[in-house]
Amino acid sequence: MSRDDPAPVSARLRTAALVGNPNAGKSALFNALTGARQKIANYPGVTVERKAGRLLLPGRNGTNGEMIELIDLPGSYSFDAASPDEEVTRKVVHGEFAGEAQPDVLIAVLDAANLEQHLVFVQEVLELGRPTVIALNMVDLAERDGLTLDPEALSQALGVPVIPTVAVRRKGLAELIEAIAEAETHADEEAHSRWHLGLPERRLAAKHMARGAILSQSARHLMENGADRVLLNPWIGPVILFALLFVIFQAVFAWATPFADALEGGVSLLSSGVTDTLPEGFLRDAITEGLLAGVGSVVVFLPQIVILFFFILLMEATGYMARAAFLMDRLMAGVGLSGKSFIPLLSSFACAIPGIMATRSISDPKDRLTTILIAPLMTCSARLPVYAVIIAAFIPATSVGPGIGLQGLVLFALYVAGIVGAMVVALVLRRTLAKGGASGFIMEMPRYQMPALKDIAIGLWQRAWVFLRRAGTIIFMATIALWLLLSFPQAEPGESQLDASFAGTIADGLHPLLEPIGFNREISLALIPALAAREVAVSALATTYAVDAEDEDVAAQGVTSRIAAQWSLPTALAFLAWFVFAPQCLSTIAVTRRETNSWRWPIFMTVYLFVLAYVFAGLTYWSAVALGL
Ligand SMILES: Nc1nc2c(ncn2[C@@H]2O[C@H](COP(=O)(O)OP(=O)(O)OP(=O)(O)O)[C@@H](O)[C@H]2O)c(=O)[nH]1
Ligand SMILES: [Mg+2]
Repeated sequence: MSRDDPAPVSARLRTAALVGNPNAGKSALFNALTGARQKIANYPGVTVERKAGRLLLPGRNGTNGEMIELIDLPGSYSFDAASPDEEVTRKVVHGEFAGEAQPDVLIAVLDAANLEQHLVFVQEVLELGRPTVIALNMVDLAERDGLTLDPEALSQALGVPVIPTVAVRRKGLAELIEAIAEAETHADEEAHSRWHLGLPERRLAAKHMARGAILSQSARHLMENGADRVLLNPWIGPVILFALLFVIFQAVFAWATPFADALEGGVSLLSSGVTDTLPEGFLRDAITEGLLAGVGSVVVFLPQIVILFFFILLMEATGYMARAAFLMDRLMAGVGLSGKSFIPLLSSFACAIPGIMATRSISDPKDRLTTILIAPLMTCSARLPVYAVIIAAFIPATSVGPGIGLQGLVLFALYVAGIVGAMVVALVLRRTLAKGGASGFIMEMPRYQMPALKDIAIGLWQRAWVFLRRAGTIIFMATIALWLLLSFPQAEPGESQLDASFAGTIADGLHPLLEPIGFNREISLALIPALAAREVAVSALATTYAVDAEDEDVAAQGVTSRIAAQWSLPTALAFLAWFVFAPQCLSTIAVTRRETNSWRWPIFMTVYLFVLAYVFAGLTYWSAVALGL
């Protein structure tokens, strides 16, 4: 029913209004009480104007009582707040809403699972000194969280009736209606005069009242609450997240070394085995230079990939990842994105392809487009071998502080560079091509959980398998193709094989374009097959050096020592900067085409990323040269 229905001639209907924080369940209660279909949803700000319906109060001795008008108001955190929907609430409750009398009864709705937070605004409501009833809603969620509340104690503390309810299960409704019917007889202006506090005092009072209302809480709830208080703290939370990521990148280098060394030893043992058993010729070279030197140089990074994913899976399984998303939401809003972009961007650390596909959950089209366009800036696992090989070649494995290795620090900085780049690009896009404001986002925190080792093991195995399959297919094929181009035509005696080959000719064509940013001929060449997959940059360099090596000894040195010996530090740094930005991945471009349904955006993405890569590699190179590195 709407409030436009003719009211009985006798008088206007008396009114009761539902007030409370956003998402407390006011509309759900309104619907349950009036049978109306008010829109409800699990995020704040759903109700943005007043809605009215009718409610029949019980009379004395079971007779039909009075019909009243029930008003559902927008959620609000304070009467001082300024947003237009909160303004509606403030005016209605104060009786300043044009053409409307002040409500006779206020029904303050509280979320029992977030009692402390909701008790702040309730104090403001009680200060009004109006007849008030409190619906302690969502007691089911509080119980799920291991919390048993004492409505009586709360009622004592607040001086008004407190009725436990579960709006969505229609529990406690009869009691609530009863209390509404009797509210005016309880009205006691004296009792409310003690509430005249500032916000800090209200917060403190809310904390005490919330504590006092807890009958029992499971040890688990106590622990989780404490953990959240620290981990989600706006100041401490980000510091912990940052420190955690820092430790992870340290571990990627520190823990992987023995395994990587063992793998590398295995590859070179295989290589010398093949050299000893097979006769000199095409097949032997294809295996040693293409397969073992090339693909092998990528496979040795398996331990680092496994360690990185071990931590990611651990953060997901324990429930920490959702908290990280919550912390990031603020940062995302700062650049005009919502926290909904966080999960797609997070998946992009594994690979941009599932990340871009995950943007389907973002309803706002411009939000989604921006997220797609910046996803390739998240450091995908394919970049890890590229970063790692350069870091191993140029950054000494020294420590710059207790437990802080320089190599891990550089790796961390590269990941941060990608994130910062993405945030800046998002900021620019949201002000130009994909204009729009940030939308709010509330997510349920999953419970903390002890990770199941088996799940983590399965997850790790899947990750390792994806990596090895790439090595066996796309990386293998791109490397062998490059090896063929490098091996033919055969060099005349005295001529370098690289100079003589088709590949050398191609490299000479591209090199002038890349020379200004410090790239040598080998890099220019490696960038082409690396479009198939970023790791191919490593295998391509390894194969190029292996083919070009004058003798077996040099060939056996491995790509890291060849890079260390032949590149300057500015070149190496420029190469790293290039890979932070460059869209060296055809599959990402293809999936962007599919998800945006046009060529416009994938072309835009490719161009802007190449431009950024070129500019930043150049800036890095020239600054490094200027600094005399
Ligand atoms: N489990 C549970 N869920 C509830 C209960 N009451 C409401 N909800 C759910 O909580 C969410 C928010 O409810 P709403 O009624 O939209 O909240 P509101 O207070 O009207 O929110 P705004 O209009 O944004 O101020 C919805 O998903 C409801 O289904 C309850 O007692 N128990
Ligand atoms: Mg509502």
